[in-house]
Amino acid sequence: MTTRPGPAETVRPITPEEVRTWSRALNTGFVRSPTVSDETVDRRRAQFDLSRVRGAFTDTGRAVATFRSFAQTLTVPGGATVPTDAITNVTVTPTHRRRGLLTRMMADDLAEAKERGDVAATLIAAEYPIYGRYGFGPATTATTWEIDVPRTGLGPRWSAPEDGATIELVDAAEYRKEGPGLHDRLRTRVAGMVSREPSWWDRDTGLAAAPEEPWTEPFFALYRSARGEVEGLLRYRIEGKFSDAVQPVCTATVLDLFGETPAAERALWHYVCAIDWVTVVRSGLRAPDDLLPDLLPDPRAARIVRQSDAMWVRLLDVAAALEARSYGTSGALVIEVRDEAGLAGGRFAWDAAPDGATCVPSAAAPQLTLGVAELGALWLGEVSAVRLAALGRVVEEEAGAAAVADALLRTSRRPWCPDMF
Ligand SMILES: CC(=O)SCCNC(=O)CCNC(=O)[C@H](O)C(C)(C)COP(=O)(O)OP(=O)(O)OC[C@H]1O[C@@H](n2cnc3c(N)ncnc32)[C@H](O)[C@@H]1OP(=O)(O)O
Repeated sequence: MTTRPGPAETVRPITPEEVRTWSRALNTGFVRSPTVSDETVDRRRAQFDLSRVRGAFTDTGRAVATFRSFAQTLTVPGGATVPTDAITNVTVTPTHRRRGLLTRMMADDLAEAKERGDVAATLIAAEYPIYGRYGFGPATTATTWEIDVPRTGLGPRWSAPEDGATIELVDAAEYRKEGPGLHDRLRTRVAGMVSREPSWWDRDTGLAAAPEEPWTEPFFALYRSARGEVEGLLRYRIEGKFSDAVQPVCTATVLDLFGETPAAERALWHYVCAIDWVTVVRSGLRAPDDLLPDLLPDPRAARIVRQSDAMWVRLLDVAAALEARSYGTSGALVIEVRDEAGLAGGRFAWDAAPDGATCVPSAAAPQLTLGVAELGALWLGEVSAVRLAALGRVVEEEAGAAAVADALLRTSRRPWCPDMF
């Protein structure tokens, strides 16, 4: 990462008085109307950790760049969670772009995250080419299916799970009460899922509505097992429409669908496909190996309408990252990790087994050389080291080293990050 001589603007954490100009700059960068309500300003002052909200300011005090990070935990294969630095709200006003402002804000934030002991930084990239230069690699993929409901082969008379479980429509308050607990139980079992701040649930349930972003109530449903325990949740919208032939042709868009058990997950998909008038279901952001489309009697009724990189990871502590996750087999490699920013690189002896792993600095000859961004992409099991070697992004110093890395890193399910944070 190179830091060019900066422009005249100062880059620093913001003060409470600067939340309004910062928010106007944020809207400008995201090409939204700059208008910010008093409610939004007050809420941000109360909720944000302002020491982690950065801006670039002109000499008249106007914000022309924004950047925010917050504390997050990320689940790695095996179910351990590690502290991560979640980065969001990154913008530079069009009049000040390509002068190094993002580079300066990123360098400050990553240095502080490293100092704090965060194992990695995470973000959702607006555009693919932005973040690789800062050591981020795409670590999860999100797939969206569109289901042609009449073709699924699902029983049209289905109205409830067969095993005594129930699905109940609830109001926002009940969803707000039950959602975080269920999400915490699930996300600590699924690699790639991240913690959600309470404000996330407030926003989704209308408690944080602002005049510039009016909230309309979606549908909320809870799945309860036959024992009465909440084991699944669903949040969806329906766009109601009738065709010229006076047939209902409504699209249900799934905003959240979480099942703590496969039975809950399957039942919630069945439920949303069985709503009268709904002819199309859009799945929202799923892992590429989601139970969809194969839970449908005719999987061809679901087609992929969107598939792309989702969460990007920037490792800050290679040893802690590789020691935190689990491994299905045993193996050892000396890896050379290149990191231009000098935050996480080095040569490591990595020795992994199903009962634990060690990763320590080493002076031995490396068997595999790779950039910190590539290791970030490999870490959660999303991509193949052999494939990255074929792409020229990982260098095998010893024949077969990439296959050893693959055998260690492979997971039975792909990582999944459903959140656009
Ligand atoms: C996690 C999130 O919040 S994702 C949201 C990201 N924000 C947006 O997409 C909003 C619209 N875009 C912007 O606000 C800005 O263009 C930003 C924030 C993406 C980039 O800010 P800038 O200050 O212009 O970036 P900066 O000058 O530090 O650029 C550093 C390098 O990245 C490159 N770069 C920056 N943005 C992009 C891009 N969108 N596409 C390709 N390259 C880019 C620059 O060309 C530069 O390369 P160089 O050093 O080889 O010349």
